[in-house]
Formats: sequence, C-alpha cells, structure tokens
Amino acid sequence: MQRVLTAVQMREAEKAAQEQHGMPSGLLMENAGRALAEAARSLAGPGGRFTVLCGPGNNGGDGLVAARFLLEGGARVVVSLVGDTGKLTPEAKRNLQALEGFGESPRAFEVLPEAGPGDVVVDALFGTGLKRAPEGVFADAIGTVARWRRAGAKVVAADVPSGLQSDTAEPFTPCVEADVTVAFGFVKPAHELEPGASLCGDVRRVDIGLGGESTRAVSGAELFRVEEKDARDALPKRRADSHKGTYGHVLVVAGSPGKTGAAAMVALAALRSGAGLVTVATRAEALPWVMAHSPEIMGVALPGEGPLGKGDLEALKAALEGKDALVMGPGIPRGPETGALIGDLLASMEVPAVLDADALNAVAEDLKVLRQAKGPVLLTPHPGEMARLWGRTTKDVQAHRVGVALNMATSLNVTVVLKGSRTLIAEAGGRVYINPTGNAGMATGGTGDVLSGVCGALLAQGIPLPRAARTAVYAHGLAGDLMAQQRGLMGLIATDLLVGLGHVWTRWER
Ligand SMILES: NC(=O)C1=CN([C@@H]2O[C@H](COP(=O)(O)OP(=O)(O)OC[C@H]3O[C@@H](n4cnc5c(N)ncnc54)[C@H](O)[C@@H]3O)[C@@H](O)[C@H]2O)[C@@H](O)CC1
Ligand SMILES: Nc1ncnc2c1ncn2[C@@H]1O[C@H](COP(=O)(O)OP(=O)(O)O)[C@@H](O)[C@H]1O
Ligand SMILES: [K+]
Repeated sequence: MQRVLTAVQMREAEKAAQEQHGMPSGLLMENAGRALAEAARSLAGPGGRFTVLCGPGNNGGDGLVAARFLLEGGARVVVSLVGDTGKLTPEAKRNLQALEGFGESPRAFEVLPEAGPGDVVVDALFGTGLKRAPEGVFADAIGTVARWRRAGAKVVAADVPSGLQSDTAEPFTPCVEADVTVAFGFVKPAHELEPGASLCGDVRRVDIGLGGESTRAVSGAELFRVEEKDARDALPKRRADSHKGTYGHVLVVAGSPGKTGAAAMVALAALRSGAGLVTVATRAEALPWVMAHSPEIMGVALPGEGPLGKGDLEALKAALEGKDALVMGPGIPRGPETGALIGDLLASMEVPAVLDADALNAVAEDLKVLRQAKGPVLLTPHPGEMARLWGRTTKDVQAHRVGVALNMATSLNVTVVLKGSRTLIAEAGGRVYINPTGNAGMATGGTGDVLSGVCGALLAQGIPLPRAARTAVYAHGLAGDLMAQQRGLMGLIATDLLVGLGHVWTRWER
C-alpha cells in the first residue's frame, strides 16, 4: 500500500536516504527536476513554450533542474526566480549556476512573456515548505499562473501546487490550480485529501531515489492510500465445495415505517457482497415491507412498539444467535434508551458490529456505551454524524478529518470509517487509510446504507477489521465509479450500487 507522508516525514525520509543509504541530496533534486521536465513536456503543444517559476526553497531548485532538462531537449524556456534570490538553498544555488552554464539566466517575473494554448507553466514556487499565505510578488505570480491557465496554458506543479498546504490539503488564498502535479517520492495528504486533491489535477507520483526503506525512519501518524490490490486480495476465495454456511449470516437491525428501504438496501448489499444468509430484525409493522423488496431477505419481528430501547435487548440477543456479524442503525426508530440498548447489546456479543446512521446518533448521547463492547466495532459516520459524535460542527470535522477519525478510533478502541469524498478508515492502532474511489454521484440517499451492508457481509465472511472496512469502502466507491459511467453522476442512485458491486466482484474474481 502507498504510504502518504507529511512534510516532516518527507524530511525524515530524505535524511534517511542520505545518511543511511548514502543518497546524495543533489541527486534527489536532479531526479525530481528531470521527472518534472518530462511531465511538462507531456503537456506541451507543438512549439509550445515553457515558463518555469521558481521560489526561494528546494521546490525552486527542482524547477531550475527541470528548466535545464527542457533546455537540453531544445525547447523554448523562460525562467524566473521569484522572491529574494539571496535566500536560495545551497542545492538550488548550484542548480542556478548549472542553468546559467546552459546559457539561460532567470528573468524578472514582471517581464515574462504571456503564456497561452500549447504553452506550459511549471509551478515551482513552494512545495512542502510553504508556511503561510503567499503575499506580494508570490501572490502576484500565483495570480499570473491562473491568468495564463485561463488563457489556455497547462500548469504542472512541482510536488504540490503553490499555496496548497501539504499536510492538511487546505489551500491558502491565493493557490495554484494545476493540470498535473508531480509528487516527488511519496504522495502527500494534499494529493489525496480534498480540497487539495482537486487543485492538484492529475497526480503523478515519481521515484526520486528515496527508496521504500526510507519510510522506516519516519515518525508520527501513519497515513496510507488504499490500493485496489489490497482491497481485492482481502476477498475470500469461494471454494467449489462450500455452502451458504461457509459465508456467514448477517443480522441487520434497521428500518421503520417510512424507512423500510434503508433496511432492504443494507440487506441486499450484504447479499450482493457474498454473505451466505441475511436476516433483518425490525418492528413487526415494518417487517413485511422490508421483506417484500426481495425474497432472499429473511426477517424477525421485534415485539413491542416505537423507539428501540432496553426492552428490546432479549429479542435482539435471541436474533443474534448463530449470526456472524451485526449491522445496526439505518432507519431504526430512535429514542432515549436506544444508546443504552446498543451498549448492552455490544456487551453481550462477540461477533463484529457495524454501527451506522441512527445507531451512531443514539450512541452520540453517551459514547461510553461503546467501551462495553466485547467484539470488534466499526463506526461508519458521515461528517454530520461525526459532528454529533464529537460534539463539534460538521465544518470542524471536515477541517480536521484525519485527526478526528484517528482520535475517535483510538479513544474508543474501534475502527472508524469517516465517509465523504476520500473516505477515511482509521484504526485504533494509529493508522489512517485514504480511499481513492467514489464520486459526487454517490451524494444521494441510501448509498451509506449500501456501504454498511457491504461491511457487514465482509465481516461475516471472516475478514477482520480494519481490512474488511478498507475493502468494503474501496469496493463501494468503485461500484459507484463503474455505475457513474452508465448513469452519469446526476442519474446515479443507491440501488445502482448493488449492480455496481457485481461489476467489482466480477473484476476481482478474474
Ligand atoms: N524532501 C525531499 O526528499 C526532497 C524535496 N525536494 C523539494 O523540496 C521541497 C521542499 O523544499 P523546502 O523545504 O526548501 O521548501 P519550499 O521550497 O517548499 O519552500 C520553502 C521556502 O519558502 C519560504 N516560504 C514558505 N512559505 C512562504 C510564503 N508564504 N511566502 C514567502 N516565502 C515562504 C520558506 O521560508 C523557505 O525559504 C519539496 O516540496 C520538493 O519540491 C526535492 O528537491 C527532492 C527531495
Ligand atoms: N462527493 C462524494 N465523493 C465520493 N463519495 C461520496 C460523495 N458523496 C457521498 N459519497 C459516499 O456516499 C455514501 C453516503 O453515505 P451517507 O451520507 O451515510 O448516505 P445515506 O445516509 O443516504 O445512506 C458514503 O459512502 C460517501 O462516502
Ligand atoms: K509547487
């Protein structure tokens, strides 16, 4: 799986490559600049000119190297050093001399020729070393890049679009918007998390000689990007001599009048994700409607009426007998005792439990109930539900997605799936995984219910947490991506994902 590194971790990896593996730092910059030049060339039209904007740090050094390679290839190149050239790093200074040796001297930014269609602008102003909002000449340069892009020039960013904060993926104003971003050595949060990811355009990670071993020296939180191979490899093989008992029985506690579709979608998603059997437990008045959605769904009626509460504990314990996973929450009738009921239920069972939707809102009233859990627990909040769990606003959650997901996972000793664009999977051990699949077409009612069903099915088949969650989230997003090709982002609805899951499994079973 791909490691995602913060700016500090990048510096640690660079140090390790130099000190432990004898990698000269000049060579890292040389490799970075060469890859940058190649990306720039791939974007140019016939006869297009390259404008390379270099900042005062090592990012600028990468730009100077790229300019040299472009010149060597016979291209028309103009270079500008923006800011105080007296502050250049020693490595950048050497590359400035080398460039001058090729007969090209940087020009003042203000006198650069305009760029337009066919031309390429190389943004090497700031990379991981950006500390504050760009001002003065830097802001002017970023504004000019935007104007040239509007005029039709392509923009390739060295490492990170300038103005974008590498660790948080939050842009300052102003910030470069790139067509291509060349990520040196490792991808960074800015490439993988929104809103940064959208500002990067197409991200091309290139090796620059840091070596995979260099991450051993890296401290702090461990961030990864989920890869398709990791997700696919988790799936159990369906053996020829297997039977429905081999693949687990999921209990779904979901649905109420007006929300019977939620329960049906959880159940159908579990069935479409390989579960041997699926039973829905819900109030008697809702049960026939849930079951009518599909003859494969089994059901048990929960006696009593109204919100789920402590009085439902025995019936739920009975329903859980012989089950391999629990999914609870979508569309349940919630009341003052629902959170306590969930706590007691989790204390009485050892199979994995997925809590979603109103089960999350119920436990938000007293998170302590989750500490009673005997078995592994997966929480799948969307940002609004996470805000309730965490006692802050949705905006706060979105501004600190990685930290919030990790804190919740660690403090409650659970796995957390924080949904939304670039869904995060955080495990109690300190690792956070970023999911690259999914699209804005999935912003439609019921897609979350489908996800909780997929999670339940994979857990019932014996895939442990957090891997089951990673695989489910990846597959669910990929199902959305494949179905968006048929329905469009506008037309995609949650039940399309049930079809899409079929496409995912077909692709993975090959
Ligand atoms: N870490 C690595 O392994 C490698 C890093 N390389 C490059 O080095 C970059 C990091 O280099 P640096 O640490 O020198 O950082 P940068 O080049 O990103 O920028 C840092 C410089 O800009 C100044 N600065 C920051 N924010 C500013 C603002 N808003 N206005 C004005 N000045 C500002 C800083 O004081 C410093 O002088 C990476 O992004 C990458 O492009 C590559 O050369 C290859 C190897
Ligand atoms: N813009 C988006 N990009 C990627 N995935 C998205 C986007 N919007 C929604 N999704 C995904 O769709 C699902 C929505 O879940 P949720 O909000 O719980 O919906 P519901 O409660 O209607 O079932 C999540 O898996 C989420 O990650
Ligand atoms: K840059």
